[in-house]
Parts: sequence; structure tokens; C-alpha cells
Amino acid sequence: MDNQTQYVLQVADLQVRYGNVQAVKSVSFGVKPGEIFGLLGPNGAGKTSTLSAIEGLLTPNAGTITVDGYNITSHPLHARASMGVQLQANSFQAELTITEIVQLYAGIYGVSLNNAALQQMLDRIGLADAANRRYGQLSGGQQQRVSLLIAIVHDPKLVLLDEPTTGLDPQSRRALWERIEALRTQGHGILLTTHSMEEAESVCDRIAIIDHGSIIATDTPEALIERHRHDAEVIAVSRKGRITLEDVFIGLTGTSVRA
Ligand SMILES: Nc1ncnc2c1ncn2[C@@H]1O[C@H](COP(=O)(O)OP(=O)(O)OP(=O)(O)O)[C@@H](O)[C@H]1O
Repeated sequence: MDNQTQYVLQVADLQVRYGNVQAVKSVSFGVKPGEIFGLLGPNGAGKTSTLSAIEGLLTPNAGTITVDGYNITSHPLHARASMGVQLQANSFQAELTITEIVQLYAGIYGVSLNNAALQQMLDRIGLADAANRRYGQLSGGQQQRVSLLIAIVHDPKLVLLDEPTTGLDPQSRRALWERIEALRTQGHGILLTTHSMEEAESVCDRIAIIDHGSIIATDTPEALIERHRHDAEVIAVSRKGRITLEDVFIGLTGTSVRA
């Protein structure tokens, strides 16, 4: 452990390259306990590459990543035990029941769950009556809630969510955000990506805007709006009679559609 424990995640000068493509150029940011930090960027900006490096799915070309004080290169097991990753909903076997899936992942993380604890967890995500339903029979929103539950089954300090609300209806989205906000209240540090500027503006404590592999702004949504509300590019794309985070995002990253 080092002395950087005021952050659950520290990323310093991260670089990721795929052959000739420099996907992440020199990215640095930190996530504190009890904070929802949004990594926002257009398609191809480098968000997934950054998350993949943090998750240990790829080896960065340069930079340091520290999770709960553990360097992921020198202490990979401790670092990974301190983070929870929300897997895509289709990562789970459709024919297993919710109970079987949660028990399976709890086992992988070395957490023993008795029936009462499992029931309490399912109760918290509104699925207490569905313990024996097969995963494939759940709605998209229910599947997302199960995958979030699995991400935190080992009570990690850091939770990583890659576009957690994509494809959900408004009710399911709202329910998932409430769950994510509850994790913040419990002191987890949360790093998420989203393409919804509206959600980021209302939920994230701080955000970083990444474009072409570099972070071009980091702050609270309010401070970013305040700082850029008079930029000509931001005013030019404003549509609601007030400046929103989306206006600032498009003003800073441009109006051209990315591949
Ligand atoms: N395996 C790969 N091989 C080559 N290039 C890649 C690979 N993965 C990503 N890239 C490129 O790296 C850059 C960053 O991609 P990345 O997926 O990290 O962006 P992103 O911000 O997550 O985009 P999206 O919002 O579309 O998911 C893009 O130019 C992408 O084409």
C-alpha cells in the first residue's frame, strides 16, 4: 500500500496503443470514496480502453494505475479484489437461476453467502421473489440490477460501470441510478461511462471529458457549465434556453459525428 488512499482509484499518465493507434495518450484522474465520477467522450475517444486498462484486461504502454492504494502491476491480486466490474448483461448463462449466478460469483470472489444474506441482497434490488427465476427470463432492467449486484458482491472500494443504463426504459434507468447513488452513500467510489449527458449532469459528482485519447476537462458538472457558458461554440449548440452539460460537451468536442 502507498500513501494515496484518499483516492480509491488513481490513474497517472496512462497510455494505451493498438499498433499504430494511440487510443489513450496521457490520461490522469482520480476517484474518491463516496464519489460518482463520469468518464465522458464521443465514440472512439478512449473510454473503454481506459476502463480495460484499469480492469487489467490490457497492459498499458505507459502510466500507473492504483486501486485502493495497490498498484495494479505490482499488486494485481489486491488491486483486483478492491474493484468490482459490472459485466455486460449477456455475460451470464441464461439457464442459471439468479441464486445460482450470485452464489457462483460470490464463490469466485471468496465470499460465503448464506440464504438470509442472499435474500437481503435480492430484496435490495427488488428481486426477492425472483430468486429461483432463470436469468434469461428477466427483463433487461432486472438483468442490469443482477449484474450490478454481482459487481459489488465482495464489497469492493471501487465500482466500474461501462454504460450501465444503455438500452433501459426510463423506469429501469431511474431504479438503477438510485441503486448507484446508494452505493455512493455507502462510500464506494464509482467510475462510469455514459453517453447520456443529462444523466451525467444530474448524477455525477465530477466528470472528465475525454476526446481523441486525452482528457480535455475535469470538474463538477456545475463548474464545467459555469466555466464554458460564454464560449461561442457552446452558445452556438445550445437548444434549451439554458446551457446544459451536453452543450458544453458538444462545444468542447465538436459537432462532427464520430465513426
Ligand atoms: N482492439 C483494438 N485494436 C485496434 N484499435 C482499437 C482497438 N480497440 C479500440 N481501438 C481504437 O482505439 C480508439 C479508442 O477506442 P475505445 O473503444 O477505447 O473508445 P470509446 O471511447 O470506448 O468508444 P465507444 O464510445 O465507441 O465505445 C478508437 O480509435 C478505436 O478504434
